Amino acid sequence: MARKTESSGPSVSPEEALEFHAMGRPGKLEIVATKPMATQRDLSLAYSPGVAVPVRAIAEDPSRAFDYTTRGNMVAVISNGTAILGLGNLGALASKPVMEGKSVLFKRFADVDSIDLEVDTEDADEFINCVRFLGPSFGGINLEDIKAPECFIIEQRLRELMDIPVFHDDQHGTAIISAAGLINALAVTGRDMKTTRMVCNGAGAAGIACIELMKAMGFAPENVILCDTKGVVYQGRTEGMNQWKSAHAVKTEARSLAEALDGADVFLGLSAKGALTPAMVQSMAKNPIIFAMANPDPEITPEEVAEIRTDAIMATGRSDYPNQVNNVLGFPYIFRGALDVRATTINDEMKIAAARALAELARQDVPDDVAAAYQGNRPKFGPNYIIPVPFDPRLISAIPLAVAKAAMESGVARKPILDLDRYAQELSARRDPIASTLQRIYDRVRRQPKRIVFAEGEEEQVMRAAVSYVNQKLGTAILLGRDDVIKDNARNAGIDLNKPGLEIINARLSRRNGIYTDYLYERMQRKGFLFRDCQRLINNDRNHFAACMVALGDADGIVTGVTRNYSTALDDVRRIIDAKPGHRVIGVSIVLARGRTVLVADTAVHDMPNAEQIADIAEEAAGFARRMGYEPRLAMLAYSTFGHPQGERSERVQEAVRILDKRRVDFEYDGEMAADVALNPRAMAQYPFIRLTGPANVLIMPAFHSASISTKMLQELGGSTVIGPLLVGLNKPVQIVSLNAKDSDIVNMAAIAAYTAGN
Ligand SMILES: NC(=O)C1=CN([C@@H]2O[C@H](COP(=O)(O)OP(=O)(O)OC[C@H]3O[C@@H](n4cnc5c(N)ncnc54)[C@H](OP(=O)(O)O)[C@@H]3O)[C@@H](O)[C@H]2O)C=CC1
Ligand SMILES: CC(=O)C(=O)O
Ligand SMILES: [Mg+2]
Repeated sequence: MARKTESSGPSVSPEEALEFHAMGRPGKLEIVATKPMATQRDLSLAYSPGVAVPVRAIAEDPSRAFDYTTRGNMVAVISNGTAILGLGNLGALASKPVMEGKSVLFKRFADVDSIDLEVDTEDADEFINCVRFLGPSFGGINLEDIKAPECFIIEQRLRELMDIPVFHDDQHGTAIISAAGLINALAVTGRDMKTTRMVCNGAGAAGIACIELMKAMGFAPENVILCDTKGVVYQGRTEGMNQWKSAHAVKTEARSLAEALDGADVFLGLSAKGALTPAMVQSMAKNPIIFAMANPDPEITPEEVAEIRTDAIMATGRSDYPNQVNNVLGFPYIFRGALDVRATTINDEMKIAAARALAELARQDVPDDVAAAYQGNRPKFGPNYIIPVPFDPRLISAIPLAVAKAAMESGVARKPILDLDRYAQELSARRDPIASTLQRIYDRVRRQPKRIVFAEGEEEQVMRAAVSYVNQKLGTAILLGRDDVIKDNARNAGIDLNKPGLEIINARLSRRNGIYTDYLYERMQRKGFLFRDCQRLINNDRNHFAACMVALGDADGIVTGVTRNYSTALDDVRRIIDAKPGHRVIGVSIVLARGRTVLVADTAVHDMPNAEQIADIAEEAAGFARRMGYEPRLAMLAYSTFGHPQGERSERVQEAVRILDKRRVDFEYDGEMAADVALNPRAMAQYPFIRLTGPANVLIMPAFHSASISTKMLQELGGSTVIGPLLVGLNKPVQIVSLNAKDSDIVNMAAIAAYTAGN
């Protein structure tokens, strides 16, 4: 049995976690209007008098609320904070970061809009009364981190009172995911559910729901032992009992978890950190299945298990180990499917369908574009891969589809879907491609870590970025700067630089200066530079020093730009680093707007390119798009479309298209065309001869000013996320950030530099 137990992802420091939550607008959510609110007319439509029309329509027919309001795509994540992860009862307010987190996961993974509501009461009746009247606002209610046994009463009562899905995620989400993982773990170890002996530690919301689902799937009740803080839940026990535990009490001599686990096949941990000891694991049956799902720290770590057993299948609730059994794999997709058919409830049929679809996904071959979500490793069904990872892009089509079908078949769908194939396509289109792209970049770099020079090492945001780079296991971060200044600045900012993998290099004191100076002089002596000019640049200018490090193999890539404007930084490094042979250096920006990703070029280098250069930019950008995982569809942009209106600038673009025709390039392109024709299928339909098979995903701009102006406007006014410009076509990886870059921007660029170092 394979035994990869090392942590497979990044761990984060407490400082990073706080900084992440505090940066920019505090918290993780904001509300964005979906309609224009600019003119008197907008106001009249959105508010009085126009708003009265949908009001009357909904009053007449409540189902119209799904047509005229957010209700159909809106879920409330509601908690009272009585069982926040495995941290215990820390109150409603303290639960807010988790609830905001669940809300953003709804959006990120399944495009479900969601809002967190923290209800400050531990009284079940008060809680029920607070939630029951919120029904008209939402398409579904996701209850979260409410402790047992109150959670059972609350959920059951709300399900009776409300006509929308009410789903306690810690119960059913967890049960569905662990059922999927367990179906596969049993298959891998050749076990039969009917004879498998299971011990579940934790008799709360998650534990009780899990064993109920397991028994419904085929586990024999007498083979399932439940434990809590008092030990085994046996028949006749009176201490710490309630009706939900009693329903699962068994006849047994075992009284402690250790006794219950002797010879057991499966451990389900839904309790607390450290509850499972190595000695207990030692006593389990051959090929034991250990799901240590307590968060944030599992009942036992994979490292501890690996020290004593080489035959265990190990899963945790965390994203930094293989086999993450966590309800994040369920709730976004389960609600997606339920909302899409306007289900009145989430019933057992829908839950079982979700569990089966999830289990099935892990058994399928992993196609190329999905392998990227697995740190570049193509996982194979087996001990280290019993369940897909949350970033698996297939989840968004497979799980909601299965849930929606089950809702229709079991008669709880108010709006059945007629064309399921089309629905599957619509689901895939909800994927956020850039997030997957960045994730893929990070995962690849983690497998092939790189040495990146952070040229402006004395700056606070650069130091933070370097620490984050190292913490995320992306490789070695080299901070260039004066040792004493870096350390002083770090101390003042409360940044701990004492980390393996983080180096400080002082250019002035480096023993490589002579070699770097010679190298620079060799390149610049016929371009007006004296030897002493080169010496000064190497000693005093960090971009020159950093570029020499990379050129001469002392580092793999550079990130710079926070202290110097873009073109100056680019000129600095271009003195030392050339274009790749046969390539042209260009800037590409990745624009993410409303779930759509578009690459824009050239956003950095060519001021007013001629036709030949525009064609080169197109080729370079298409190659980059492919390396990023997109099949390029290029629009050669202008202010005109196919000859109208005529003008010199458009003629250059037309000529560039003819040049690409002659070069017989192997990607889709067409133009010249205006941006709306490139991006809007209705505008594109006016030109039936167009050679693009769909809206463009790469926009080639006619000149630098239009590229730069449009991407910056999109970022500032359009609410788009813009990454870049990324430098493409250089012989060595260099990325230049903008003057106001945040530490997270700098780490992204460092990761991209490291990624391209391996490409
Ligand atoms: N991976 C995942 O997707 C999920 C993981 N979880 C994790 O499961 C755990 C429980 O959550 P939840 O059910 O919502 O919480 P609850 O408060 O409803 O239940 C907690 C249960 O754990 C028991 N327990 C606590 N500490 C121990 C211990 N040291 N030994 C034995 N039993 C113990 C309690 O015993 P008693 O009844 O005696 O008080 C109680 O039965 C948390 O760590 C949570 O993070 C939860 C949901 C999803
Ligand atoms: C994952 C989750 O919901 C929990 O640990 O509570
Ligand atoms: Mg939870």
